[in-house]
Amino acid sequence: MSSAAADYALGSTSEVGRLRAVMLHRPGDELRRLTPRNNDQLLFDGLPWVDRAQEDHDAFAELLRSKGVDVFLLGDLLAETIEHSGAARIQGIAAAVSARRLGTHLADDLAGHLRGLPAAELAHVLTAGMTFDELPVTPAAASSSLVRRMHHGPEFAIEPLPNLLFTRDSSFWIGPRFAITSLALPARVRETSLTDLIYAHHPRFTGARRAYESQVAPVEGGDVLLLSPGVVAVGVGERTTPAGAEALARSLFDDGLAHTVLAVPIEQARAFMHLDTVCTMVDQDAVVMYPNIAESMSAFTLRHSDGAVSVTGSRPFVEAAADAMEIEKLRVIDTGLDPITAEREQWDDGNNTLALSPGVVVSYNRNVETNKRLRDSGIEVLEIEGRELGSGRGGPRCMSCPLARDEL
Ligand SMILES: NC(=[NH2+])NCCC[C@H](N)C(=O)O
Repeated sequence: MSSAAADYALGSTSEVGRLRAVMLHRPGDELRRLTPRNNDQLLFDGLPWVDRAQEDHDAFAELLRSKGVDVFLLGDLLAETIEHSGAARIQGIAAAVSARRLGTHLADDLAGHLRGLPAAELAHVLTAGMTFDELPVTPAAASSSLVRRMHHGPEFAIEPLPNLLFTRDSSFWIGPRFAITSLALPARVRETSLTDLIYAHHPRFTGARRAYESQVAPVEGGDVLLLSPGVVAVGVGERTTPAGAEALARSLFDDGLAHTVLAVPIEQARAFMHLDTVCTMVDQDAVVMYPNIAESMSAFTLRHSDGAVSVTGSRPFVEAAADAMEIEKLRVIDTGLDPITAEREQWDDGNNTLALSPGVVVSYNRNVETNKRLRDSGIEVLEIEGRELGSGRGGPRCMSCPLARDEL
């Protein structure tokens, strides 16, 4: 980090360079907000047992630490940011307290209350949200707010953010810069207000510069794969839109952070919400890919030369990628699974690996067959328990935002 103690620089130019620092989010009370009535809208397929999810997540963090990775927790960074910066406090509150939902009277009241909270408590509210029952009791507000009278107690005055767990999506690093994404779905939009605060105001990130400032259209980090220095693949489907992919590409070109961007169409379906649910890199020249689509995956190639952007294709993804990466062949680990096992393990994030270095990946233990084939292909697979983490549909890659990787 920029601090004297760390011997690495912030940033990343690949998916597989040795991982030095990562941001995770330890799941907290925001998961306790999930009910059978709101879980669909909040993008969970079930109700995780939160204590166990925390245990599983602690073990994930511990595994990374044992491999020499510095682990930073989003909740801690957020509390420290608010502690450190009055401006961050104000911005965080402004993004969370909606006059559209609460009316100006109650919104002003609540914002005033939040301004006075200790940093850790405010960070908790910003992540776990707040129900009407939990609103501060001020005599004036209770008697004079129609909004308070008419909302049911368990409804949310501030929505919780259970998908913060998936730190991959709300920001990513490319080269020496960080990008704040632009999340597509209402349940997740506010997440970036928190990552934005952290990078803008936490002393650890002082001096770090932004990529992709415009944020005009949806781009989510789970769709962004750094195939090799200068070459980026962007999934386009349920989350990242064509406009988002094009805006990101042009911005990366303008900033000299990429010379080629591959836009990869993916099916607009829950199971494939991001490119990293079907394809992740496991080595400098190798990917693990959902076999049922490996053949058909294609890409448009956007290139930047002499100040102009050209779009060509589409053509098979693996060919377009190999050309852009200037390698003979992009190896696709042949998991050789029958279509049903493949579909089951894709759903359970078998293809969503997090590389710690070339040829060493973290994966959920339940994806027995995929992990076996990875090992047969010479990949070292470090397994974690995903029982209570998986119902949000995200694996080790989704749950991690690399802050620093060594250059290849
Ligand atoms: N990079 C990823 N694949 N992230 C998974 C995100 C899962 C989350 N529940 C969502 O639907 O948004």
